[in-house]
Amino acid sequence: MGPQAGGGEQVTTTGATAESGGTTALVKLTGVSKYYGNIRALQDVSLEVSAGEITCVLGDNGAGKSTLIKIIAGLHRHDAGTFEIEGEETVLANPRAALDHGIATVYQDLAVVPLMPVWRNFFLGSEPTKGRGPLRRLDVELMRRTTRDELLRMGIDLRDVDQPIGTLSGGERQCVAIARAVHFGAKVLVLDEPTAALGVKQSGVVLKYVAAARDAGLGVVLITHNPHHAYLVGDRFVLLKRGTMAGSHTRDSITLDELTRQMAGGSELDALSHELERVAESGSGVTDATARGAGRTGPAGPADQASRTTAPTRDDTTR
Ligand SMILES: Nc1ncnc2c1ncn2[C@@H]1O[C@H](COP(=O)(O)OP(=O)(O)OP(=O)(O)O)[C@@H](O)[C@H]1O
Repeated sequence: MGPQAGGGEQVTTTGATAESGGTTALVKLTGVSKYYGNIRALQDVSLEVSAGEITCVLGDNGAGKSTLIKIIAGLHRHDAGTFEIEGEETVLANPRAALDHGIATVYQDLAVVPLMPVWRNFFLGSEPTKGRGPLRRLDVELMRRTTRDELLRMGIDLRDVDQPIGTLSGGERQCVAIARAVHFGAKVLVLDEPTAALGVKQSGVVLKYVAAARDAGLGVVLITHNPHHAYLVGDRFVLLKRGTMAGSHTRDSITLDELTRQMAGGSELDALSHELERVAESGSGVTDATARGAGRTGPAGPADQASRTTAPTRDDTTR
């Protein structure tokens, strides 16, 4: 069910077609749809990300965020619409093809080997060697040194790159994954809810490195359900709802309050709130306290979760 069909919700697009300094987008999706059998996971979704920019994709559960990531990462093919990489229409055959185009995806579970040292995980699958023939062996010193240097370059000062990566905090592991993608030459970094499992402080740290990747010239696609986190670092915002686009905005065309409101369901939430107030007034089965509580804050959902997150303002942690 599209936004129009779903209770009169309007798709809002503000400033979203603005050219980013006249440069070609690194990744551009136009009118992309994806079906799983007869389940429509995405319909007519468009977004772009350019070098030195963060495009945030916001959506509640089932909105289609993972499906969108899988298309950009080469795991799934889109059924309709176009996918351009640096202006060339492309169909990615597999995740390797995405990597070859400079698209690196950091998934929530990170796919690390917990008992291996940080440096070993940093180079997993791309280990440098030294020596020839029977004397060929892993260049451990180079890996240790490079890992330490690359992390420092991103401003990450780990006590010891020899410690098992499983002993790092969730936030530190995300930071290592971001630094790794930057080191291996990613042009586009796709981050799958990097702050979802983190507390306020660690989320701030991770967002700082997301901004560092943007400042290093990468195009970043940040998937999140938290508008506060998105607004701290985002340049563009694409809102997904049940597989369709509920909004597309540039940073200068939307406030945090409006983004939060749209993410929470906007007019749907207002309508529900009024309905609950009416039920409370007529005293039919809902206690006054319940109705007043629901009327005040709306049902538990992303806005509710977000309102409990008091992240610092963008100016505090980034740029
Ligand atoms: N492999 C699949 N087969 C069938 N339906 C699927 C498949 N993957 C996703 N879907 C459906 O497609 C829709 C979008 O799912 P998707 O996982 O992309 O959403 P999401 O925004 O990532 O949600 P969440 O935040 O809960 O992970 C949902 O209705 C989901 O049930």
